Amino acid sequence: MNVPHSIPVERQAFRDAMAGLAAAVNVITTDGPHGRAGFTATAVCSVTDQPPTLLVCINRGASVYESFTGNGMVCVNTLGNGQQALSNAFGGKTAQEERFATGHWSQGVTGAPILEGAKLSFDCRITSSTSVGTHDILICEVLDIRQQNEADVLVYFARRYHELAGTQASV
Ligand SMILES: NC(=O)C1=CN([C@@H]2O[C@H](COP(=O)(O)OP(=O)(O)OC[C@H]3O[C@@H](n4cnc5c(N)ncnc54)[C@H](O)[C@@H]3O)[C@@H](O)[C@H]2O)C=CC1
Ligand SMILES: Cc1cc2nc3c(=O)[nH]c(=O)nc-3n(C[C@H](O)[C@H](O)[C@H](O)COP(=O)(O)O)c2cc1C
Repeated sequence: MNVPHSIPVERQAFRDAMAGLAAAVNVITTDGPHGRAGFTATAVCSVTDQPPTLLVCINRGASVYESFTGNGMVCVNTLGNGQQALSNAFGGKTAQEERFATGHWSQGVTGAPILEGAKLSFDCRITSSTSVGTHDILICEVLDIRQQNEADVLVYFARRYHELAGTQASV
């Protein structure tokens, strides 16, 4: 059987294509012996509901990388309307103190910062990780969930933020 030659996909072509996927915007936080830290991530996905598990992709070159892998605990805070400033602050190049000053925080079972007013917060333990290219895929077991069913949703699509009305069935 003839297999057509594949043409290598350039990095920019991949990014341009990925800009066509809509994604929820999340501020991922951690705290513990390796310090409090947080970053913005759209590369977050449900893996399985038994046990309830998310994945989070983190660039190994990010300044926050050692804090996350060292602490082994994360909170995935999904943003709602009006929280673009948080996404920008946690999106890189700013000091951690400056990032956390843009929000109000509490702590749950893992000790990772929970964002007051987030649409959803998943308090998680990192159970394993896999390196792929520049990133690590963190496998995160969900230990607790906080949610505001009526809150609106912030979506990142075509390199900018969009707002969606967010009513959903309760779980
Ligand atoms: N998965 C990631 O690491 C992501 C990183 N970013 C960061 O935010 C910056 C701004 O992003 P955009 O305004 O969307 O413009 P962009 O043109 O840099 O990226 C377009 C899309 O490509 C994907 N992407 C970007 N950088 C990536 C990376 N290093 N690894 C895997 N996928 C990646 C994302 O889906 C992103 O929305 C990026 O340059 C990047 O530094 C943004 C989204 C995802
Ligand atoms: C909208 C948006 C989505 C992002 N998604 C991811 C992601 O899924 N994974 C990731 O490693 N970095 C992502 N980033 C980049 C990180 O937030 C950024 O690299 C991180 O804050 C670390 O930056 P620092 O090295 O300056 O601390 C995203 C940035 C933005 C603005």
